[in-house]
Amino acid sequence: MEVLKVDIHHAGYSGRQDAVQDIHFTLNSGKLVGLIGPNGAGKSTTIKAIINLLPELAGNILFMHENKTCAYIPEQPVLYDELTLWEHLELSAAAYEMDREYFIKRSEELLFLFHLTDVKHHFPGSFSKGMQQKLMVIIGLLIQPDVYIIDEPFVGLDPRATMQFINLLEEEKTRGAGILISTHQLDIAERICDDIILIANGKLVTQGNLEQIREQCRLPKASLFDCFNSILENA
Ligand SMILES: Nc1ncnc2c1ncn2[C@@H]1O[C@H](COP(=O)(O)OP(=O)(O)OP(=O)(O)O)[C@@H](O)[C@H]1O
Repeated sequence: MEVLKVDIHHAGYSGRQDAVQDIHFTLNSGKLVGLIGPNGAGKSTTIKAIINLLPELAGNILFMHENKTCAYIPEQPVLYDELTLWEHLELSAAAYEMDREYFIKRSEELLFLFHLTDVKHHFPGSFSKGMQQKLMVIIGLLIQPDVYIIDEPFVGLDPRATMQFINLLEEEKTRGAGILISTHQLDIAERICDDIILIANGKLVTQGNLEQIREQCRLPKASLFDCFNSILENA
């Protein structure tokens, strides 16, 4: 079942309206799609276009069903200095009208899994970058939305937190969430993505599952890393 349909003719910034062009894809329930591409390719711009954060957008972004929830986990943590970790979670729970008992159960579980229980009443301003990133991830996972849009989530996460996050994303897929993730971690993308979208120079270069991308490169057993470099060399 389609949960998100992206049809971007062009999108960008004032003075740079066409930072990305002709990006068309759909995201299905229970699927994880990876957005990959070199630095400056247009991954974050595509994500910002989807969540309506850009001054310039020609095209259509369609969340397929009314009342569906969406969580955006940005590349840079966005946190309030005057709220503790726990108060951040309470704020999100209130915004999404979560059941109080379920909120407490899910929050405690997530804090335990990400090793943040001991600092739940601390202010995130005193956290390391990785701890702040974990808090952003927890806020997204807390509300269990229908659609996740996640910009470069693995940078700053330690291997243990990365593994927990991957496991929780698998659970969310099984629950039926559609997940879009931009990342440079091609080894992780290869492991977790059902489909991959490669963007270069603001344009969609290829999309498909790893098998299809390997076929396109004529590299039958290659890693996503090797396919990525091969496609970009020949583009
Ligand atoms: N605020 C902005 N104003 C003008 N141009 C911008 C702005 N942000 C990004 N761009 C331009 O848009 C293009 C795409 O940038 P974007 O941040 O989407 O790339 P990316 O694929 O996410 O890169 P990275 O992997 O380095 O994060 C680049 O040419 C960049 O210079």
